[in-house]
Amino acid sequence: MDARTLVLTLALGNLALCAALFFAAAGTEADSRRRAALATFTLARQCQAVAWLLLYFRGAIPELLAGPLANLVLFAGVALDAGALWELAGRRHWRRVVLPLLAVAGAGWLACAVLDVEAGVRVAAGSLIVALFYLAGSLALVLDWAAASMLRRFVAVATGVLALAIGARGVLALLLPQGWPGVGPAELQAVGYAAFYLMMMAGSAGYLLLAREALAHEQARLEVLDALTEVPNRRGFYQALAPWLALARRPGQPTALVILNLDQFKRVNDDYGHAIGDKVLQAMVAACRRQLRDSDLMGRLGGAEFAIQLPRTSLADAVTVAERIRQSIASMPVKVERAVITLTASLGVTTIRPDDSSVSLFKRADEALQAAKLRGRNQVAAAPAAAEPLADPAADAGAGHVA
Ligand SMILES: Nc1nc2c(ncn2[C@@H]2O[C@H](COP(=O)(O)OP(=O)(O)OP(=O)(O)O)[C@@H](O)[C@H]2O)c(=O)[nH]1
Repeated sequence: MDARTLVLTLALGNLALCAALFFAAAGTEADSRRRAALATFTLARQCQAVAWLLLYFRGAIPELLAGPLANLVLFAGVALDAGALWELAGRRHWRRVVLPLLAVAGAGWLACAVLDVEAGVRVAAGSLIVALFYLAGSLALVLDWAAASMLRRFVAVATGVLALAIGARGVLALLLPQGWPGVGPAELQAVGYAAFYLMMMAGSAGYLLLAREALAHEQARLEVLDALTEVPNRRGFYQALAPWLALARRPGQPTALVILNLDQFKRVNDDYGHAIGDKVLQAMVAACRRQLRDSDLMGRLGGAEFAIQLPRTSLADAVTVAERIRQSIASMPVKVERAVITLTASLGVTTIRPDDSSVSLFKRADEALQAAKLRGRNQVAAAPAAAEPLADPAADAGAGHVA
């Protein structure tokens, strides 16, 4: 296939991808979120489609468009491809590095064009700029190699190898302008465009499959994580608790469970709005976690209700921890925007017994919590030992808010 046909193939291929991305993202709100996630990749395709079209019409349109402009747009498209890969790898600040690099590369290349340097030097410079951006994209996928999926490794290696091929073609065009026996300049040029073509095919398919893989990973994470407070949700907390329920059948230190409910949280939402209520919930979780050990686990059961698992902790020690948490919440006004919001919490405490199921365990902790609420809130109540009634807080002299 001659070089001009390959250039047309690159233009049409990128245009087809632009059309597919447009229709994939048009319509509903969910689609607009998907469009935002793919925005960088889409812009890369648009830039490359324009660049290859301009290059294809070289000779029929002014040289300023088909030469300098086409190359600058191509560099932008390739830099955006690299940015999309960094974004996918979770590095959202890629613009701070990639855009200044693009400006420098573009300025350097323009200087070559204005100074009318030798064609071989321009080809080599252009190829090396493209190769370096693709290598930067490949690097984004290589960073977490040990944990990377086979797909991610494939895209990283394919992008790296094709980047090297594009760079090598440019250097060879400079060092061996006449090629060597059997491989003339036209063949070398075709090899360069073929590498671009493979990059478009493997890179685009790879990127879209990687984006789908990342989405599936995020969905799996959110199945067990509360998106607002970033602690395990009810399902995640129950999953984490299961081994401790099993362990309770063996002799040894018990595991404690604390259930915490913010008092009259509805008022915060009613007085300040849901958005501020959300921020209060986040601040409250952060305050609680500061009172816990790394081995403890906090989860959100729903609304303003949380659970805390304290491994190897007796009932008395768990009550002490719960009381510390109660005090830290009560003494920590949350500053959100111009509001200063004071909150209290009620907590129910119990330990896992050998015959407990998750149902009986949470029922007991919840009964203790309800007892704390009934006593006027801002209290810690411990569930009684088996077959004992709930302790009377008034009888627990000196225990302050702890019952
Ligand atoms: N801001 C915000 N509010 C939530 C969220 N989830 C639930 N809520 C609200 O939290 C409140 C929970 O109220 P409850 O725990 O039932 O009752 P309460 O007002 O805290 O009163 P007591 O528990 O009896 O002290 C409700 O008003 C819910 O609408 C959330 O994710 N964000």
